[in-house]
Amino acid sequence: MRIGVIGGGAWGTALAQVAARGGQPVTLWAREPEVVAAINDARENTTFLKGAALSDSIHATGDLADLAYHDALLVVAPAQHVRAVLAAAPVGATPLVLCAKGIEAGTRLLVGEVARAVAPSAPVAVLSGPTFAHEVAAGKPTAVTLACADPGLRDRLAARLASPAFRPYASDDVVGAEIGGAVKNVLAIACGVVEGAGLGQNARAALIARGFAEMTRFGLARGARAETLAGLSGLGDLVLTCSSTSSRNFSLGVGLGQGRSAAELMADRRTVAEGAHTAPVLREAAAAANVDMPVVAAVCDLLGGAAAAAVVERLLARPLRAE
Ligand SMILES: NC(=O)c1ccc[n+]([C@@H]2O[C@H](COP(=O)([O-])OP(=O)(O)OC[C@H]3O[C@@H](n4cnc5c(N)ncnc54)[C@H](O)[C@@H]3O)[C@@H](O)[C@H]2O)c1
Ligand SMILES: O=P(O)(O)OC[C@H](O)CO
Repeated sequence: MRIGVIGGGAWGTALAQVAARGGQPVTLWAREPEVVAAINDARENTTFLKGAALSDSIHATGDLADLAYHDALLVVAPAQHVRAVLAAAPVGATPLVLCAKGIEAGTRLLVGEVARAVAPSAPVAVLSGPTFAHEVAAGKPTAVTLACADPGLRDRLAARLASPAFRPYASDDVVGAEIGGAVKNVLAIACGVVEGAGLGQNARAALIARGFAEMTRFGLARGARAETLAGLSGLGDLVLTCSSTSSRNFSLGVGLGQGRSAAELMADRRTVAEGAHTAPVLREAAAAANVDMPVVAAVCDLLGGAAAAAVVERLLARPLRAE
């Protein structure tokens, strides 16, 4: 299976390294000429994944046309850019493995729904789970959900990407795998706020559990299965991202909790904190589905400039209710 990767950020680069195992050729499209040059000349993505030595069998390109005639394309552009990049790529009926975590602003579509709109002939799969790119690139043990409605395609992709350190678990719940990854980014911002404001470990654990309840309510309303949300792509990723400053979303929340503004924290950054883009559209989607998501609403308020103390006070003052 000849693999192409769309997106030369940290995760696209780490996944190219996974796919290049054993010297298999991989084409990696990156938007930035300096990323293409650094990978081809120095075998390192010094912009987005500094310190990871990359396989000689990864060929980086700045030309999307070079992704033609591949057997599967891993789509690893940030969620808000997937539509534009896919529209310009030679997709046709090539299977797409969606690896971005988010919901498209304006349309409220999951990335898989965007892919189906742009490339209706392409079968889709979703790869998602607790996966810090730098750990995957370093060959540390990692497990992911690989969801696809077609079991034959899913098994071929799993066999192609699996290694002793990278273990895909099969699912047919594409929507569930996507919702976990999109929602956990927003909840990670909330957990970062708890850290930044010094609210303690009890509060963080409470947020993870109550955030997971929100993820589950929203997921079930959108047709996801509860066991998918409780798996690697949901709860697994939620726990990872809510626990570490390696997470860009968690780190953004830490800054907000310390009283800095979202605008200041997001200015000039080249890396993506997907939760900041997903939060407002998730709040809209939850309202449209009549799903209560108070933690997500609180994150929206914080991103909009509300003071952390006031937002926390409002959350805690909600009427008591059954768990
Ligand atoms: N980094 C991780 O550990 C990790 C792990 C799993 C999933 N993801 C997901 O992968 C996706 C990509 O994140 P990343 O961490 O690789 O990115 P990154 O933060 O390392 O890099 C930013 C990326 O955004 C791209 N970009 C910026 N503006 C763009 C535009 N106008 N059009 C197209 N692309 C543009 C850049 O080219 C670059 O590839 C996100 O949805 C993220 O949630 C990341
Ligand atoms: O750095 P984050 O917050 O985008 O998280 C990266 C991955 O999604 C973790 O699974």
